[in-house]
Amino acid sequence: MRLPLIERYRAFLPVSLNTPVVSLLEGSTPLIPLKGPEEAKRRGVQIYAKYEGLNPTGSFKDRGMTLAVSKALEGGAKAVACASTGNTAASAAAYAARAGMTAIVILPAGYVALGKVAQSLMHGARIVQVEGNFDDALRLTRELTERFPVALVNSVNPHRLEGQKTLAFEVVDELGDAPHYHALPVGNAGNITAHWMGYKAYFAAGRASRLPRMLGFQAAGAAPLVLGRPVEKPETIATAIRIGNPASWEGAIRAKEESGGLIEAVTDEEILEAYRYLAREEGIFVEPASAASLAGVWRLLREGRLEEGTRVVLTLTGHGLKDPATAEKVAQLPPPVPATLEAVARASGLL
Ligand SMILES: Cc1ncc(COP(=O)(O)O)c(/C=C/C(=O)C(=O)O)c1O
Repeated sequence: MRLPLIERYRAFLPVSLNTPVVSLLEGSTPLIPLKGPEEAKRRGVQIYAKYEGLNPTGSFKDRGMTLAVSKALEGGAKAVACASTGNTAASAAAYAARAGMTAIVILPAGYVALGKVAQSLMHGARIVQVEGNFDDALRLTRELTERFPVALVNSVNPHRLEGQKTLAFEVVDELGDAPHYHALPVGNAGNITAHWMGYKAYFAAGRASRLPRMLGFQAAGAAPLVLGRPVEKPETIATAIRIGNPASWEGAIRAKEESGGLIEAVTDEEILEAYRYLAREEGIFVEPASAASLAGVWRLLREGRLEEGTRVVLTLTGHGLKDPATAEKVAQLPPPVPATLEAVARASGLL
């Protein structure tokens, strides 16, 4: 029987018996051993994919949202608000609906993938599209929640990171220890901060014998943590991480430095190569931002920068169905054929 995430890890979370548990049975996602790529097999590196696209709203955001919305409800809030590149909005809208609360989502107009907008619309969120980017949206959301009685549920809310750290717990529970490396995409940097919190908490509790090196990857056109300064106009096909000034900047740097890891940039081309590989060779459909984790690990393998015989976990952060437009760009739909066996056999490549 699947447990609500809060029940599964209650001992490690800031909840009490007074905390209502708002849940869609999130978490407990599959940790899928990859077959490749070739470069990994040659070096005896086993890569595992933590498929967060199989959470209730299709991204890792549900881990943080179950806790943030439960705590907001405990605090008497009637409404929650967030700025979002799409997945935080979709998750806030779903959990607010679950809790009977109002969700207000502030989105950068024109830069949110279709699937995520559909979710926010259907869950009944109040959607505000601002003429600006995510960073403008986050600034306005902070001002809104300071001025009005609405709970902020972006990852600046510590409850979000507390919920998201459970991914590290699940990895250790499943592998029997922490991996040598853990790779993930980095946008607003809440997730890399939360992963590191989780590994340190489990290590301190004696549940893991080691800590992984954290490998964060940003899109080359939206890589403030790599450049060391905010990016005024972030640009990338991976719209989920099209963020120029991460709210958890310090947390990301701490995760990198304390773990002896790194934060590097990958190009949109490298992201799309990994995006196609995961779907076509491994059967795992993710949205482009998620593929940045494999793109980065693939480059480290090619450069011989990962130790032989190690275990690497990738956090594949969102399901590919979130962004159907990019899928259609990458894999063109062939035109219709006449309804005859001859035409179908030819179009199938059998004739
Ligand atoms: C699929 C996917 N992959 C990676 C990230 C980056 O995580 P953070 O580094 O913790 O920001 C996001 C983030 C999305 C939002 O920030 C939002 O939805 O507003 C994402 O949706």
